[in-house]
Amino acid sequence: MSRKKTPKSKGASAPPASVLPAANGPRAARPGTARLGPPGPPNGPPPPGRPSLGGGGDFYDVAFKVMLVGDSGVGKTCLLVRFKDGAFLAGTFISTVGIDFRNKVLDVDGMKVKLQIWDTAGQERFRSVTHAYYRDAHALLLLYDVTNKASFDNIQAWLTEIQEYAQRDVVLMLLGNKVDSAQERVVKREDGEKLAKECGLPFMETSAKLGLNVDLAFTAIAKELKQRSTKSTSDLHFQLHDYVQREGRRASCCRP
Ligand SMILES: Nc1nc2c(ncn2[C@@H]2O[C@H](COP(=O)(O)OP(=O)(O)OP(=O)(O)O)[C@@H](O)[C@H]2O)c(=O)[nH]1
Ligand SMILES: [Mg+2]
Repeated sequence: MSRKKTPKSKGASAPPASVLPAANGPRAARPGTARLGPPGPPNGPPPPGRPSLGGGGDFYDVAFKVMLVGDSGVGKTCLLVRFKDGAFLAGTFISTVGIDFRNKVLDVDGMKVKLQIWDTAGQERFRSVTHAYYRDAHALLLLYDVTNKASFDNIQAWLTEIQEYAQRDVVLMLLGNKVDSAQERVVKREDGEKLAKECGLPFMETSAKLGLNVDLAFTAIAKELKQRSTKSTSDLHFQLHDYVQREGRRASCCRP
């Protein structure tokens, strides 16, 4: 976590144009054209171990790093773009190369919480790049694709990796994405809930395409991190579970 207040400047919260995708533009302009590990270019993500959450001129009270992880194609980049820009990247799937990031400042109960969200490549060949960034993450969103059983089966392997590389107290949430694809669904909601319960994780189903539960997932993380930074009670994890269960929406189109 870091704390900082810098003067608000118009449009300053947006990353440089060179790393911004056109909201509905061609897929070639999407984020994820990342650097193959540290050190990155001046506008790219800072190398691990040298956080630069103060960059960009955002106005905020407290800042955290959130990482998106999961198999290639589960929808990490789309989830981030939906959250950041409110758009869906339809069309040809362009896999993220290495790692990329976006910032977004949320108002959490009157406090400006800046999330620096790292979008990792799910492909195996970039795994060593991703490993280097785990240790700086305050929270991880672990995704699988409800239309892809293998991505669900691989969650255990991702958890092992997280255990090995992430901080012990990292905030972790499991997300089953693409629930809009009801016809193609192969992982039932109950299966996701069961796995999450076994692992003690908060769980939600999402759709980057429809925007279902996307803001909620990031808001829940921001609330948890903010609470942890301002309080020292031990039952905060339970509160995150409660919040997610209470607020999570089920789309009528998306029932298994
Ligand atoms: N139907 C549907 N398709 C989605 C959703 N989210 C992502 N997709 C599609 O799934 C494909 C992969 O999405 P990405 O966000 O690029 O996947 P990723 O997890 O970032 O993949 P890597 O960068 O390779 O790790 C794209 O074709 C998206 O359009 C969703 O919520 N619903
Ligand atoms: Mg991606």
